[in-house]
Amino acid sequence: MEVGAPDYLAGERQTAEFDVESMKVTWAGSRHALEVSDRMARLVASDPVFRKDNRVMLSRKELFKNTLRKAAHAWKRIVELRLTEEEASRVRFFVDEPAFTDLHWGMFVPAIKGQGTEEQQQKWLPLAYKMQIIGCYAQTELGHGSNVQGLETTATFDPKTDEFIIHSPTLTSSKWWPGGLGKVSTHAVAYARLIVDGQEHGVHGFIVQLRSLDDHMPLPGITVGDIGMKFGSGAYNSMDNGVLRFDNVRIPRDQMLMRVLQVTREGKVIQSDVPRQLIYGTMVFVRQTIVADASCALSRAVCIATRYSAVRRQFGSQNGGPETQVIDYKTQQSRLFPLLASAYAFRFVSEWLKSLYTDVTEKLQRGEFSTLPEAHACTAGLKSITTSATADAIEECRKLCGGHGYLANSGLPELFAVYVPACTYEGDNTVLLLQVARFLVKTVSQLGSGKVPVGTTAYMGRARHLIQCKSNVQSAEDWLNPQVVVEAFEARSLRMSVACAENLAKFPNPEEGFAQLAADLVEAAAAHCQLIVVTKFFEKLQQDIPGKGVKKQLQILSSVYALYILHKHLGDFLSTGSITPKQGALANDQLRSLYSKIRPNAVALVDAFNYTDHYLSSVLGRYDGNVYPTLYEEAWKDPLNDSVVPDGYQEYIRPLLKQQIRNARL
Ligand SMILES: CCCCCCCCCCCCCCCCCCCCCCCC(=O)SCCNC(=O)CCNC(=O)[C@H](O)C(C)(C)COP(=O)(O)OP(=O)(O)OC[C@H]1O[C@@H](n2cnc3c(N)ncnc32)[C@H](O)[C@@H]1OP(=O)(O)O
Ligand SMILES: Cc1cc2nc3c(=O)[nH]c(=O)nc-3n(C[C@H](O)[C@H](O)[C@H](O)COP(=O)(O)OP(=O)(O)OC[C@H]3O[C@@H](n4cnc5c(N)ncnc54)[C@H](O)[C@@H]3O)c2cc1C
Repeated sequence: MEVGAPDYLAGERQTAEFDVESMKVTWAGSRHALEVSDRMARLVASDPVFRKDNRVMLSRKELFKNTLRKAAHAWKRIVELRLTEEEASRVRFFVDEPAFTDLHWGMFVPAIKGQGTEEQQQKWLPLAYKMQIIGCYAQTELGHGSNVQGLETTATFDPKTDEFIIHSPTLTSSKWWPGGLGKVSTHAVAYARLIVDGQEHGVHGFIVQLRSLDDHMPLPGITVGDIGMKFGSGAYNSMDNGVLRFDNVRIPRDQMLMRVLQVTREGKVIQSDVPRQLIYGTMVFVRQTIVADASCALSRAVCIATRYSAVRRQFGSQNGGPETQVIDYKTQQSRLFPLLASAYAFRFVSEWLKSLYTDVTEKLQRGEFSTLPEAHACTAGLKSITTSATADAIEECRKLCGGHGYLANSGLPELFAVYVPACTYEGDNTVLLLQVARFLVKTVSQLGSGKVPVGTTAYMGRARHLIQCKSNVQSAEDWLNPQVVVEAFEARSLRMSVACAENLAKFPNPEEGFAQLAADLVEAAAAHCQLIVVTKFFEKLQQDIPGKGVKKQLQILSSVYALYILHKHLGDFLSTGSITPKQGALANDQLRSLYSKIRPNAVALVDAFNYTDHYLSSVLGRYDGNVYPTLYEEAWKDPLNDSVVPDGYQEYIRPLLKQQIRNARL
C-alpha cells in the first residue's frame, strides 16, 4: 500500500488478536522464505513487463507472444541477478502465468534426473539448465491419458543402426495435451511402448528432438502444433498445449531413459533393481508440488473474498447508519471461514508432504524402495482432495463476492479457469483416489498377517480398537481436543476401508469386485486423505510456533477445518457409528462458536498470506479495501467504452430502431 493512502480495512486490522508478521513467517515456512518471497514479489510487481491486468483482453496470439516475452525477460533477470533456484521459483510464482517453462523445469528436467542414467544426466542436464534446449513431457495421447499402460506410441529397437524408431501408429496415438509442446519445445521426453526383437517391454521415456535448434522448424517425421483454445479467457491459454505425431522418427539408442531398464547395443534387455514404477516418478514429484499450489490458489481466492466481505455491506441499517458488513452474516462465515481454515490446512500438509517426498527420494538414491507405495498413495490422494476442494472453493469465493465476483477484475473468474484443470492433469482425481483405495485395501488385507502398517496407515494397526471404539464426546468443548477428533476420523476411515475390504471379499474375481465397488472405494480413500490433513495440522501445532497469539489462531483454524469436514461428511461418521447424532450436533455447535472467534481476526489472517495487489490482481481483494472507486474507474477503461456510441451502431442498432413494423402486434 502507498504511504499515506487511506486504509478502508484499518478497523478490521485493529481487531486482530495475534501478531500478523509472525503469522507471515509461519505461513511462508521460515523468516528466510518470507524474506525471499517478499523480495521476489516486489521485483516482479515493479517490472512493467510483468503487467497482467490486460491479460483477459488479449487475443490468443497476443497473449501467447506476451507470455513468451515474460518468460524470456524472467530468464534474463534470473541470469543477470544470479538468482538461486528458490528465488527463481518465487519469480515464476509471482509472474503468475502458465508457460512452457513450467513443463521444462517442472517435468522435463525432473524426468531426466529421475529416469536417466548418470551418463544421460551429464549429457542432457547442462543443456537444459542453461535453456539451450527446451523440453516438455509428452505422455498423454488423444486416446489415452489416465491409462499410461495403454499408450500406443511405439519405440522399436533397430539393431542394425543402433537406433529406436519412434512411431505414432494410429490417430489416437497422437500425443495430445503436453504443455510447451505446441509451439516452443525443441525436445520432449516422449513415452512409448518399448519393442525389442518383436517383444514388448512396457512404456518408457525417450528423449526426442522435435525442432531444429537453428530455425525452430519441426524435424523430418515430426508433425507438431497447438491443440487450440481452452476454458476461459486468459487463464491457461498462455500455454501451448500441443499435438505431436511421429512418422518413423529415428533416435540414437542412448536417448532412451535407461535407469529402470537398459537396452544394450546387442539388443539385450536388462532390468535394473529399480522398480518399474520409477518411470512414474516425475508424476509423483509434480503431484507433491500441486498440493502446495492448492494452498496458494485457495488462499488467494479466500484473501479476495474475505477482504471484500468486510468491505461489502447489505441490509441492517439502524436509524440511517451503515448497513451490516456481509462478513458478519453467519451464513457468510460458515461458507468462508472453513475455506480460510482449509488454506492453512493445505499449506501445512504440503509442507509435510514435501518432507516425505524428500525423505523417500533420499531412500531411493540408497536403493531403498519400501516407502515408494506410501509416497505414491499420499501424493496421489492429497493431490486429489486438495485440488478438488480448491476448485470448488474458488467458485464459492466468487459467489461469496456476489455480482462483483463475476467481473473479470475481481480476479476470481480467471483464477478459476486457470486452476480447475488441476483436478484433471497429473492424474484425474477419481483415478488417483482409486490408486489410494488399492493401497488401503492391500493394507487392510495384510492386517492379519502380522505386517505392521506404518506411516500414514499406522492407525490401521489399532484396527481392533478403532473398529468398535465409541467417541466419549459429551460437550461441544470436547471437540476442541485433537485426540478426540483424530480418533473419530481414524475410526471413520478405518471402518470405511474395512467395509470395502469385506465387500470385496464377496466377489470371486477381485478386479470385478474393485470395479463394482469403485464409488465406495473412492469415498474410503478420501476419508483416509482427510484424516492425513487433519492429523498433519494438529502435528504442526506441536512445533514451537513463535509470535503473540499465532498458535492460538492456528488451533482455532485446525479445529474449524476438522469440524467442518466432519460436518460435511456427517453421514460417513454416523453410518460407520464413529460418532452419535448427538455428538454430530455438538460438533456443529462448536463450529459456530469457532466462527465467532475467527471473525475479528479474519482480515489479518488473510493479510498473513502476504500477497501483493499485483499478485492478487483483484479490485475486490485490494489491500486497502478501496473497492468502489476502483471498480468505477476500471469500468471506463474497458475498450467498449472507448467510444460513447459503439461500433456497429450504424449497421445493427440504428436500423432496428428505425424499422417500420407493419404486421407485428407490438
Ligand atoms: C512466465 C514465467 C517464467 C518464469 C521462468 C522461471 C523459471 C524457473 C521456474 C521453475 C518453475 C517450476 C514449476 C513447476 C511446476 C510444475 C507444473 C506442472 C503443471 C502440470 C502439467 C500437467 C502435466 C501432466 O498432466 S503429465 C501427465 C500425467 N498423467 C497422469 O497422471 C496419468 C495417470 N495415470 C497413472 O499414473 C497410471 O496409469 C495409474 C497409476 C493410474 C495406473 O498405472 P498402472 O496401470 O501401471 O498401475 P497399476 O496396475 O494400477 O499399479 C501397479 C502398481 O504400481 C503402483 N503405482 C502406480 N503408480 C505409481 C507411482 N506413481 N509411484 C509408485 N507406484 C505406483 C500401484 O500402486 C501398483 O502397486 P501394487 O503394489 O502392485 O498394487
Ligand atoms: C491443462 C492440461 C495440461 C496438461 N498437460 C499435460 C502435459 O504436459 N503432458 C502430458 O502428458 N499430459 C498433460 N495433460 C493430460 C492430463 O494428464 C490428462 O488429461 C489426465 O491424466 C487425465 O487423463 P484423460 O484426459 O485421459 O482422462 P480420462 O481418463 O479419459 O477421464 C475421463 C473420465 O473417465 C474417468 N475414468 C477414467 N479412468 C477411470 C477408471 N479406471 N475408473 C473410473 N473412472 C475412470 C475419469 O474419472 C474422468 O471422469 C494435461 C491436461 C490438461 C487438462
